[in-house]
Amino acid sequence: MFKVFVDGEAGTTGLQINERLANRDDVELLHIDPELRKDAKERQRLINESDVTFLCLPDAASKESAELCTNPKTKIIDASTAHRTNPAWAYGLSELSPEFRKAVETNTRIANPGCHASGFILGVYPLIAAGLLKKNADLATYSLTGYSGGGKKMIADYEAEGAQISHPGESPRLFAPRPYALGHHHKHLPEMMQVCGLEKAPIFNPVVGPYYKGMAVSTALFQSSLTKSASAKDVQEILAAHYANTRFVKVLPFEEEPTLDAGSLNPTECNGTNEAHVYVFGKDSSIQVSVILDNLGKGASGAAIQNMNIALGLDEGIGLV
Ligand SMILES: NC(=O)C1=CN([C@@H]2O[C@H](COP(=O)(O)OP(=O)(O)OC[C@H]3O[C@@H](n4cnc5c(N)ncnc54)[C@H](OP(=O)(O)O)[C@@H]3O)[C@@H](O)[C@H]2O)C=CC1
Ligand SMILES: CC(=O)N[C@@H](CCC(=O)OP(=O)(O)O)C(=O)O
Repeated sequence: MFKVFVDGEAGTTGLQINERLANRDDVELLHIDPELRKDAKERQRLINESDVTFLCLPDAASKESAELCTNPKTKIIDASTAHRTNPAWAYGLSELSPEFRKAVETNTRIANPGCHASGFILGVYPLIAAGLLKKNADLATYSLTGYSGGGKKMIADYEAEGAQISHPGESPRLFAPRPYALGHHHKHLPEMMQVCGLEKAPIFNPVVGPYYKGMAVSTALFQSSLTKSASAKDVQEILAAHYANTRFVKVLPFEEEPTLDAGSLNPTECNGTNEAHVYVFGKDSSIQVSVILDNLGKGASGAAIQNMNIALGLDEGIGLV
């Protein structure tokens, strides 16, 4: 029986991890008294009693919690941005390569990837690894996400009465999808660049929409960013070969005239699963890679559980669909 503590169990990500683990008979969940959830001493006790602690906290609190751990056997899986580019921590996207997987298997410190970053990296990393995409590529990426990505505060904002309802002649603040991070320094850019080995940050436009969860991360690949001329079909073949033996990353067949449901990409098609679907679109010299995932699944709690399973030497898919 593995003892598991979720630091931040009342938050959006923490709640989901707890829910996913509640029915497992190989896991004993350690719960904190809600009154003491910000008490460093009590958190320290539970962290050091656990085999695995998930940190589902703001960055500063995650750093503090990681420092409270003195038990050399406790494995920490951090859902926040705090340790994702720290070389002492494994980056928990094991599908990228055997080296990434090994790091999750062996390291007691695992950083769970950001949701937008997961979509971007899953599409871009294999193309760099294959030598097709230049490390100094000029990339432009937009990512459509549901509002749960913004945590409790954004969820409350979107779910406030009337916030999403539109009447003729009125424009409620949150009715239409909204591009954000317009200062071009989104918190996921450092991990996107470091993990892929990119020399330049992509121009990254996240867009939050008036729906709960699900995301589509789309990157434009210009021929000038490639080491040799390639078609969208060539790119699809590289990605399909890269992820052929993975459980949760599915590369869809290339279609010149995509026959998508309702004629468009559905950011919610992976909702409730730990899957990521990778699509490649394009005509003549234009190429677009789009990755769909549940921002609360493969983008957060699903990936966190998958990383725990791998780190404990279990089947990576236990408790996940
Ligand atoms: N939502 C998402 O899609 C994703 C979020 N993440 C990351 O996971 C982490 C948690 O995010 P999310 O679940 O959305 O956030 P929420 O805002 O939903 O929850 C955060 C929780 O942490 C608690 N908390 C805050 N400060 C402290 C502290 N000092 N000590 C102990 N507990 C504290 C909060 O308690 P209280 O409410 O009482 O303040 C709250 O319960 C963040 O780093 C976020 O960036 C990662 C992937 C996806
Ligand atoms: C809609 C929204 O605000 N989304 C968040 C990303 C949520 C997430 O996954 O980021 P972390 O894992 O790094 O917390 C954002 O863009 O900042």
